[in-house]
Order: sequence, then C-alpha cells, then structure tokens
Amino acid sequence: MSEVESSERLVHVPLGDRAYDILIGSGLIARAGGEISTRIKGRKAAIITDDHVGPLYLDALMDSLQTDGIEAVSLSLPAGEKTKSFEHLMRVCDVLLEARIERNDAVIALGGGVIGDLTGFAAGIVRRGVRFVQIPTSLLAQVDSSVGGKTGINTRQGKNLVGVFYQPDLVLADTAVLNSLSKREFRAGYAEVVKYGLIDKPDFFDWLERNWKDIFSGGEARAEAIATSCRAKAEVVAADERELGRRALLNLGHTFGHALEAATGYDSKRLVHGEGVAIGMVLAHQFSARLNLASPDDAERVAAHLKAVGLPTTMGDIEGELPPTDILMQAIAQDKKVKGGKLTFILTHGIGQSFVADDVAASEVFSFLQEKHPG
Ligand SMILES: NC(=O)c1ccc[n+]([C@@H]2O[C@H](COP(=O)([O-])OP(=O)(O)OC[C@H]3O[C@@H](n4cnc5c(N)ncnc54)[C@H](O)[C@@H]3O)[C@@H](O)[C@H]2O)c1
Ligand SMILES: O=C(O)C(=O)C[C@@H](O)[C@H](O)[C@H](O)COP(=O)(O)O
Ligand SMILES: [Zn+2]
Repeated sequence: MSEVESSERLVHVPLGDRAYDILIGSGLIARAGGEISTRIKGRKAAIITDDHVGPLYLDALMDSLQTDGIEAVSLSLPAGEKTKSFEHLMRVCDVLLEARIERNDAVIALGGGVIGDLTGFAAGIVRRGVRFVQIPTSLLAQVDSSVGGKTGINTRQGKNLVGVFYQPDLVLADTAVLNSLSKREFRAGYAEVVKYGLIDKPDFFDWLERNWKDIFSGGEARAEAIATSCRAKAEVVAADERELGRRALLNLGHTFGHALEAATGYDSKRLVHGEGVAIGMVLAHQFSARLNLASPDDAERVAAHLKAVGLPTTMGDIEGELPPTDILMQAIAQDKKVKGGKLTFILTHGIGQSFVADDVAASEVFSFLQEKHPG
C-alpha cells in the first residue's frame, strides 16, 4: 500500500472482511491507479461518471489507471437525480458485462452521490459482486454517500426503494475537485456535514457555526470537516452496518426530506437531496419541540445556521406548488424505517441529542405537516 502523504487524512472503516480505507486529500485522482492497483487484483476497470464530472476529471483518471497498467472503459450518464433509475441501472450493467468486467476487476464511480449510489448497486449485482471503488466528487458524496455501502435507485413509489448494502473496497476523496462544484451543490453537501453535529456531536455543531465560512472557502477547515464527517459515519456504520438500530440516526431529516424530493418529482432545479435534508432537519427539530421533547430554541438555532449558509429551511422555500399533505404522507409511509406499518422518525432532545423514535403516530405527523404546509 502506498504511503499516505502528510497533508492527507485516512479514515479506516473496520468491517472485518469488508473493511476499507477512505483517503482524503488533494490530487488523489492523479494517483488513483497506484492506490487501486495495490488493493485490487484485476487489471481491468469500468468508470461510471456523469456529463458534468466526466469532461472535467475522466481523462486524468484514465491516464492514472493506464500508468499503473489498468485498462479502462467508461460510461457517462446524464447528471441529476433522475439518473438513479432502472433504465440507467440497465445501461450500467450492460456496459460492465460487455466489457467483461470480472469479479476481481474494479468498477469505479466518479461523481456525486447519484453516480455512487447507482454504480454501487450495479457493482453489487453484476456477477453477484465485483470490486467497487468510490471516487466522490461532490461535498455530499465525500462526507456521506461514498461511505457505508448504501446503494440503490429511486422508483415511482419513492427514494432509494430498490438497492443493496454493498461496501466499496476503497474511497478516494480528492478535495481539489470541490473547487469546480457549484455553490448550491456545495451548500447541499454541507447540510449532511451539519447532520453529524446534530445527531450526537454538539461541539462539532458549535465549531461549524464558528467556522463555516472557512469551510466554504477551502483549505484546512474544509478538509477537517470532511474527515470529521467520514469518521462519524464510519463509526456508526461499523457498529450497525445494516441499519438494525443506531445507523437509522444517519437518517435525521430524511423522512421529511425524501418525501419532499418525491413530491418535487426529483427535479434538481426545485430541490436537491441536501436541500431536502436541510428542510427535513429543521422540521425534525420543530416536530420534536411540538411533542415537548426539545426546546423550540434549538429548532430556531438549527434553522438560523442553515439559513446563514444559504440553505432552504422551510417547505415554502421550495419553488412551485407542493402536493397536499396526504400525498406527502403517502411518500412517508414508503420510508424504509416503517415497521409493521408504524412510522419511525429520528427525533431529538436538543442539538446533538438525536434518537430513534419507533411508533410515531401518523396523525401527529399529518397535523404537524398541515400546519407547516404553505399550500
Ligand atoms: N448512499 C448513501 O449513503 C447516501 C448518502 C447521502 C446521499 N445519497 C444520495 O446521493 C445523491 C445526492 O448526491 P449529490 O448531492 O452528490 O448529487 P449529484 O450526484 O447529483 O451531484 C450534484 C451535482 O454536482 C455535479 N458535480 C459533482 N461533482 C462535481 C464537481 N467536482 N465539479 C462540478 N460538478 C460536480 C453533478 O454532476 C451534479 O450535477 C442522492 O441521490 C442521495 O439520495 C446517498
Ligand atoms: O448511510 C446512511 O445510513 C444514511 O442514512 C445516509 C443518508 O444521508 C442517505 O441519504 C441515505 O441514502 C438514506 O438512506 P435511506 O435508507 O433512507 O434511503
Ligand atoms: Zn442523505
């Protein structure tokens, strides 16, 4: 294995025979061939990317693989949430099989969470599992989606409803590529960073309130926020890989957020995942306050921070009309945390004090949403 450069950070995900490293640092795409060839036996690779990321970084990745003796094919898909579909899953599987990617070869996701989730799913099912490398290029993918092995696609019934748990063999988070990410997408990824503070790291949330401007402008604070997020996620995933208990905390804000994404037809112009999570986290804190579990001041503090960085914080911030509350409730009823027809929500006793609440009354959720609904 190559040495980790001094400016780089390494987070290990200890999952027994599925353990892997997350390398975080500038310039990792140029070194990807070396990092992959020391960990993966196969000499072939297939790179899946999208039409925003491919033109920027595909050539550099191909060159690096070639230098280390790995022959690669590539497929570029349309950017955006709608690509997490059966149709594009079929295309990815077809390309992997046509290229005769074997179990020991590498399937590489070069892109944001959409490409990572879709490619990981294909890697998990083609030949019942081929090697898988995540090269996350959005902030969201570097702090969250590339780690932990949740893969999948959306269906007309809702978000991520078809997929498998399939861990990557390696994650290479090249922080230099974040410089080409739009401000809006950077903010969306930042919502998932804030999530780790709100789950169980109040000191991290305080630090984010003080340092967010430095994180947005790059440098040490940004790398530190990414590494802290990866360590937080790695720890939860190692303790509960398949979401039998504690991992559900990583879903803070997501039950509301996913319903809003479905309600906007996965239209990235109206709402992207991280924005849905931002609104969802504020709603989760407000809902907790309404149930007398937390102080309304905490909900206000969360909303104030997310608003300060430019994220949406209310359903009214979403452009265009939203469907009525009963349609939002239908999406919520499809949530994967539902058990025996009962809703599970991530609620909170305050900042950094989130917990998993089974058996939340649908009628309470309905009247809360009805109150918050702009329509
Ligand atoms: N598997 C998980 O644990 C997990 C966790 C969080 C989110 N997700 C999923 O991830 C998806 C959201 O991921 P996302 O926010 O990365 O969205 P995304 O993949 O759509 O990327 C956001 C946009 O940024 C562009 N982009 C990415 N990197 C870029 C770069 N370096 N320079 C320029 N443009 C770049 C993309 O082309 C896209 O247009 C959702 O589908 C969500 O459900 C999964
Ligand atoms: O890794 C997890 O566990 C998460 O919940 C992380 C979330 O940020 C992510 O959006 C995930 O895809 C949501 O999972 P889902 O099971 O609710 O679809
Ligand atoms: Zn998420």
